[in-house]
Amino acid sequence: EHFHAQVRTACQQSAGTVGLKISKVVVVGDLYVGKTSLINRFCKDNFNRDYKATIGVDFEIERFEIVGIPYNLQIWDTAGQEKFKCIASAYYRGAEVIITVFDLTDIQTLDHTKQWLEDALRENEPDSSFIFLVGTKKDLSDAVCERTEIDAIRFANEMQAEYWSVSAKTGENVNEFFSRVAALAFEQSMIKELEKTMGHMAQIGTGNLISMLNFASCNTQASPSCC
Ligand SMILES: Nc1nc2c(ncn2[C@@H]2O[C@H](COP(=O)(O)OP(=O)(O)OP(=O)(O)O)[C@@H](O)[C@H]2O)c(=O)[nH]1
Repeated sequence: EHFHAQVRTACQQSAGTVGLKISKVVVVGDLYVGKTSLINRFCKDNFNRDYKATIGVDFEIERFEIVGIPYNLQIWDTAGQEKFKCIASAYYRGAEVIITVFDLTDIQTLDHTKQWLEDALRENEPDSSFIFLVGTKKDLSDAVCERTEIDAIRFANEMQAEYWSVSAKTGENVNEFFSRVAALAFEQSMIKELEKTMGHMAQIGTGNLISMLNFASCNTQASPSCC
């Protein structure tokens, strides 16, 4: 309890110092894989069966409260169409989280995730972004080849990414997925801020800091407060 309270106070002081913390999340992947639908299910709790291509980029802000600290995710939805790629890639820089999306019913879109990820990583400092690999359209399970998921998990391991399968149509796993994204991004941003602003805590070492924050985030659900 005392330990948790100390971490909480340190985090609040740190958050107070830097003001409201915002993490940048970039969502990439082929056209039609369901990037916009995934974001809309999470931020607006709706689903549209009609396809409307994203032109360039779009973004949503989602507010969270973690260990009593207001925290925002800025979620960038990029266009999958080739002709918009150069516009979209201008927004990759500074991504704390990269979400690489493929369609579980179309293995080709999984093959293309490697390139999407390489393009996004190239614009960011090495090891500065969390990577997620997300298979969409889980509700169409009859059309999902078992091999696709096996390949996806293997690829995620290779890329040190976390793998999730979701359905924007039914909402399955969507809130759970974004809560995980928020918790990891928050933890990362707090570690950075604590390292910067609290010199004395650096003495206990980053490893200890990570376990303390793991403790904090395990004990507190990252819950979206509004859209
Ligand atoms: N059945 C099902 N259909 C989905 C799901 N997610 C998206 N779709 C459909 O897939 C199509 C493409 O979805 P979008 O979200 O527009 O795809 P996108 O990746 O944003 O496409 P671009 O903007 O062109 O890059 C739409 O017709 C959606 O209704 C899902 O979970 N299940």
